[in-house]
Amino acid sequence: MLPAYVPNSAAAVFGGGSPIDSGKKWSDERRIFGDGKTWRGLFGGVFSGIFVGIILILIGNYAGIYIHTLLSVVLLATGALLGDLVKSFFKRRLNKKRGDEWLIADQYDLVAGSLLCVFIFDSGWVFANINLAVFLWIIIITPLLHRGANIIGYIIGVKEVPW
Ligand SMILES: CC(C)=CCC/C(C)=C/CC/C(C)=C/CC/C(C)=C/COC[C@@H](COP(=O)(O)O)OC/C=C(\C)CC/C=C(\C)CC/C=C(\C)CCC=C(C)C
Ligand SMILES: Nc1ccn([C@@H]2O[C@H](COP(=O)(O)OP(=O)(O)OP(=O)(O)O)[C@@H](O)[C@H]2O)c(=O)n1
Ligand SMILES: [Mg+2]
Repeated sequence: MLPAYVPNSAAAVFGGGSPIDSGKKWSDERRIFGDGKTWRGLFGGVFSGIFVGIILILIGNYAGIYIHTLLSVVLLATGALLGDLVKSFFKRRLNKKRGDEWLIADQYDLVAGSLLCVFIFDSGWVFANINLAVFLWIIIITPLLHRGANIIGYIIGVKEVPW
């Protein structure tokens, strides 16, 4: 899951500048995504996830462990941040402000986005690598890692809130 975990963290590091929605509002007069979703965060995040994924492929080739392909890495990294973007869209519709906590959605947006994205475009990869046990592990450890990463992100100053 590293190619899906790294993009969100990297987006917090590289983010800033022009928002993806260009400041535009939805029909409810609230922002489409909000200022927390920027082009720099999106591209910086996706490229960081792909970069880490390529390192995983190289290590795997060396160790004889073949899990990721360039396609799986690209889909996981892109899907993670698209999931994050879709979540922010619904957060704004629910009148939650940028950075407000939305339990469950904040933790699982990247899991849903990344796994859905590989499932749609490379379902063979999902069937070969994600069995029930792996899936349950992802569900259990993701919120714990997510909170840990966010606390670290808050301490080093790249997140405004520790969630
Ligand atoms: C390439 C660059 C610039 C950054 C990558 C940094 C990096 C090494 C990331 C590690 C990725 C990882 C294993 C993350 C774990 C889990 C996870 C689900 C992360 C999702 O994103 C969290 C992110 C923002 O989330 P949000 O968009 O939903 O709000 O958090 C931002 C945090 C940072 C940018 C700080 C960087 C984080 C680390 C160096 C810490 C990595 C943390 C762990 C491995 C977990 C520690 C866990 C416990 C329980 C102590
Ligand atoms: N596509 C993205 C995703 C994240 N970020 C950066 O990473 C930070 C943390 O991301 P996240 O917690 O997902 O955003 P929030 O600010 O909490 O916004 P929202 O309420 O919409 O989730 C954002 O504030 C923003 O600086 C970004 O620039 N572009
Ligand atoms: Mg947030």
